[in-house]
Amino acid sequence: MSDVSEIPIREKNIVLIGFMGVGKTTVGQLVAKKLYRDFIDVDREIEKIYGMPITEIFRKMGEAEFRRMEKEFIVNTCTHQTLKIISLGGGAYLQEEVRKVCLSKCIVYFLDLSWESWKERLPLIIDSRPLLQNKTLHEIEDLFFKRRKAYSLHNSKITTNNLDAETIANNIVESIKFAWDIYQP
Ligand SMILES: Nc1ncnc2c1ncn2[C@@H]1O[C@H](COP(=O)(O)OP(=O)(O)OP(=O)(O)O)[C@@H](O)[C@H]1O
Ligand SMILES: O=C(O)C1=C[C@@H](O)[C@@H](O)[C@H](O)C1
Ligand SMILES: [Mg+2]
Repeated sequence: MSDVSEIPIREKNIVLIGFMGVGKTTVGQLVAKKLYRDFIDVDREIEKIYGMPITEIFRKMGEAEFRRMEKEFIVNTCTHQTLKIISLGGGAYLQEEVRKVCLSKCIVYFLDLSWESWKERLPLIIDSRPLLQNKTLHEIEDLFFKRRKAYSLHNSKITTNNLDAETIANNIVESIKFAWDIYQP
């Protein structure tokens, strides 16, 4: 496989980042369909590699092993593949190497959601996100705001409050087409 460091903007992977549950997986799938591209969900790929759900990976192998595999998978994918829509897991972008490879080889979209709106999502996701389990709401709020520093390193921010997934995906497609036209008419 070839290195893609000099990749034209229209061929770059599009990476979605943001806190757990903001909609990276849901929206990423829709963006991929709208742009006729393949979709890669990093969490799902890691689950396939280990043959078990993330909650079980965390329980049996520990978070450190999950983070090692997550980083390896993202670095490989971003370095050797193009034209993909890639949804990261919520914590992947906390690793410096992940940020570096995403920002140097891909176009990074940060899906932002207010804390007030996010709280309503908690019941939908708590069973499948080990890091939310055994935490008070106050501890989750701390994590939510601490992680914003890493997410602030992006190419474009999409505010998602009160928008359905279809509308958010349309906003990303419109934004990316605008960028393509400006940088590579
Ligand atoms: N725009 C939206 N409006 C309402 N609910 C949404 C929206 N986007 C996603 N959801 C719902 O929120 C939950 C979490 O969505 P999703 O799994 O896409 O989040 P994620 O960002 O990929 O999370 P993670 O970082 O843990 O992978 C799902 O139940 C999904 O149906
Ligand atoms: O935000 C996180 O640290 C995580 C988010 C999920 O997507 C999974 O990657 C896992 O549950 C950890
Ligand atoms: Mg996801």
